[in-house]
Amino acid sequence: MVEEGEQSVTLDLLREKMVDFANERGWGQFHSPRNLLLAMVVEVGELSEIFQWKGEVARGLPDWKDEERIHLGEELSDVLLYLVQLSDTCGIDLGKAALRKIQLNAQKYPPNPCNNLSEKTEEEAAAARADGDDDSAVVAGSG
Ligand SMILES: Nc1ccn([C@H]2C[C@H](O)[C@@H](COP(=O)(O)OP(=O)(O)OP(=O)(O)O)O2)c(=O)n1
Repeated sequence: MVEEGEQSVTLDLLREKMVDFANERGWGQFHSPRNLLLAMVVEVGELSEIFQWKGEVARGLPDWKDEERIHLGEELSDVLLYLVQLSDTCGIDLGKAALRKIQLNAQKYPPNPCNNLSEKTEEEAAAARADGDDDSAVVAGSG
């Protein structure tokens, strides 16, 4: 038998666990799309609160304490778990929808082989920005 901690996490596993969680408590009746959307937005607010007033934080959060990281993981999970439930109650297969959207994004924003930031290190990217070679405007222009 696969132990809980060894299970690979899929959106479908999370969906099934949240269906069981709601059914065991008789909460399915309250989990309408609108209620789940509002609950998710509240959790996005709680997630935002963690970053509020901190200023910009470095990638990987190197200066954060363990308890801050744990709290962040909890709030990220709350958003994900409500999103999974919202998608389910709307009859949307979130995994399939997300894969399709990644394809659409790639068509809309074709890769530029001359300007592949993903192959640059953070330092090289920072140096390029300092030289005025900043392609963040391209990303910022997306809607
Ligand atoms: N009707 C509910 C209530 C809770 N949950 C689940 C989804 C979230 O993962 C978590 C949210 O629980 P809380 O509303 O207690 O929110 P927090 O865990 O953020 O607690 P708090 O707001 O006290 O920080 O529980 C759920 O699916 N359906």
